[in-house]
Amino acid sequence: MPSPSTPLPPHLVYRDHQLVMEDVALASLARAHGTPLFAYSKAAILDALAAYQRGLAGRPHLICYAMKANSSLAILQVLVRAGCGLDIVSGGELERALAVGCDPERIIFSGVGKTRSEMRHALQVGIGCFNVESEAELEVLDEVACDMGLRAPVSIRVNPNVDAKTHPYISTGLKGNKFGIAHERVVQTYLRAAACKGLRVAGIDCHIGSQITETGPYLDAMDRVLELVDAIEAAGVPLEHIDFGGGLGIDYAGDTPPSADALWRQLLERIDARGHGHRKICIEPGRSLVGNAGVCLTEVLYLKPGDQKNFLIVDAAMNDLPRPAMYEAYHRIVPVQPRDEPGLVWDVVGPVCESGDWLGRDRKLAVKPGDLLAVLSAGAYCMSMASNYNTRGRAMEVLVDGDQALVIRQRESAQDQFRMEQLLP
Ligand SMILES: Cc1ncc(COP(=O)(O)O)c(C=O)c1O
Ligand SMILES: N[C@@H](CCCC[NH3+])C(=O)O
Repeated sequence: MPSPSTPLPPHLVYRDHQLVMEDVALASLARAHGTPLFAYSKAAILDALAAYQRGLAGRPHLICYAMKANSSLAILQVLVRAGCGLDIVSGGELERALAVGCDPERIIFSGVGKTRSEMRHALQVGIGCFNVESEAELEVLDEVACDMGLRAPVSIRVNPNVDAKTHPYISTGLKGNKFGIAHERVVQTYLRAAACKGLRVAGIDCHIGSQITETGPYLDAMDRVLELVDAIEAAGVPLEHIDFGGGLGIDYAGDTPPSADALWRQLLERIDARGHGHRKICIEPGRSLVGNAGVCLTEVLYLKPGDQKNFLIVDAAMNDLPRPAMYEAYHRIVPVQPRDEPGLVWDVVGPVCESGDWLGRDRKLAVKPGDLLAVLSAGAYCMSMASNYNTRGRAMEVLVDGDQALVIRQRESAQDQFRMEQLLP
C-alpha cells in the first residue's frame, strides 16, 4: 500500500501545504463549488493518450476511448479532439458520441446485449464496426441490416480463455465469462458471418478484462488472436483489423502496470514476428486514459472514534464512488491541506445507510471536521457508475486546464432527480 511519501498521480502536487492539480489549488475549487466534487486534469488525460499514440506510431491504428470509464461530455470532447474514436456499449453512449461530434466511422459498438433498435440507430448513422458477441446476435444484426438494405461491418469478439489475473468481476476473457465466442467456434462463426447478406466482415476483436497489470496475459491473448486470424483467413475470410480491446491497469495501491507505450512495443513485436505487421490495430482503452487524471474531493463531516474502529464520516459516499463497495477496491485518500499532527487510523465512510458504504479502511489521517480529503484515481468508473441511492444528487465535475477550472457538470438537485416521476392525482 502507498505511504504518504509515495509519489502522487500525474499533475497533482503539494505546493505550500496545499494539494494542487496542474495550477489550481483543490481547496479553492471545493470552497467555490462545494463537495463532493470530481476534478480532472486535462493534461493528465492527454499525457495518458500520448503514451498510446507513441506506442502505436507509424502503424495504421484507431484508439477508441471506452467511454464507460467516464462518459461526461467534456471528457469525451477532450479525447475526440485529440484524435480518439469512441467505444460504446449502448444506445445512450451512441447519443453521447454523436453529441460530441465523433465521426460515426470512428465508433465501435461493443457489448453482449445490443437491442434491435440500438442496432438500427447505429446502422443509420454509419458506425465503423459492431463487435458481435454471440451467434444469436450475429443473426439479429444480419436481419436488421438486411431490412435496412445495408451491410453491417462486424468483428467477432473472441474469448481467448486467458486469465487476465485481475478481480473476478472485471475479468472477461475466461471460458466461464459471458463475453465473446469460444475459441473453438470462431472459424465457423466467421464462415457464417461471411455468408450473410447483411454483414461485412471487418476484423476480429478481443478484450480480456480490466485493471490488468501484467504484460503476460496480453501476449498470450495476442498469440491466440493471431492463431485465429491465420485460421480464419485460411478458411477464406479476409480480415482488415485486429481490435485488441482495453484493460490496461493503473496505479491505485502501488500497482505497477506496464506503460501503454512499453506494452504496445512488445505487442507489436509479437504481431510483426508472426507476419501481421501490415494490419490496422484498434484498441479500446478506458481506465488507463482517465483513471489517474481524476480526484474526488470530499469534506469531513464527523469524527466518530470507537472501541473497535474509528469512523471518519465524509460527504462522499458509495453512490459517488462505488468501486470500494462493489469490488473492495482501494483508492488512496489524502488530505487537501495536510496538518502537522500524527493522526489516527480511520475507516473513511459515507452517509449512505449501508455498512458497505466505505471509501477506505484503516487509513492514517490527521483531520478535523470541515477538512477536505481527496480520493485519488477517481477519474474512471466512479462518476460513470454513480447512482442516486438515498436520493443523493450526483456530484459536480470540473475540468482543470493549467490555472483554469471549468465546470463540466452541475451538481444534481433533488428536483433533477424526480423530474421524470409522476405524483398521483
Ligand atoms: C469491450 C470492452 N472494451 C473496453 C473496455 C475498457 O476497459 P478498461 O477501462 O479496463 O480499459 C471494457 C471494459 O472492461 C470492455 O468491456
Ligand atoms: N467497473 C469496473 C471496470 C469494468 C470494466 C467494464 N468492462 C471497475 O470499476 O473497475
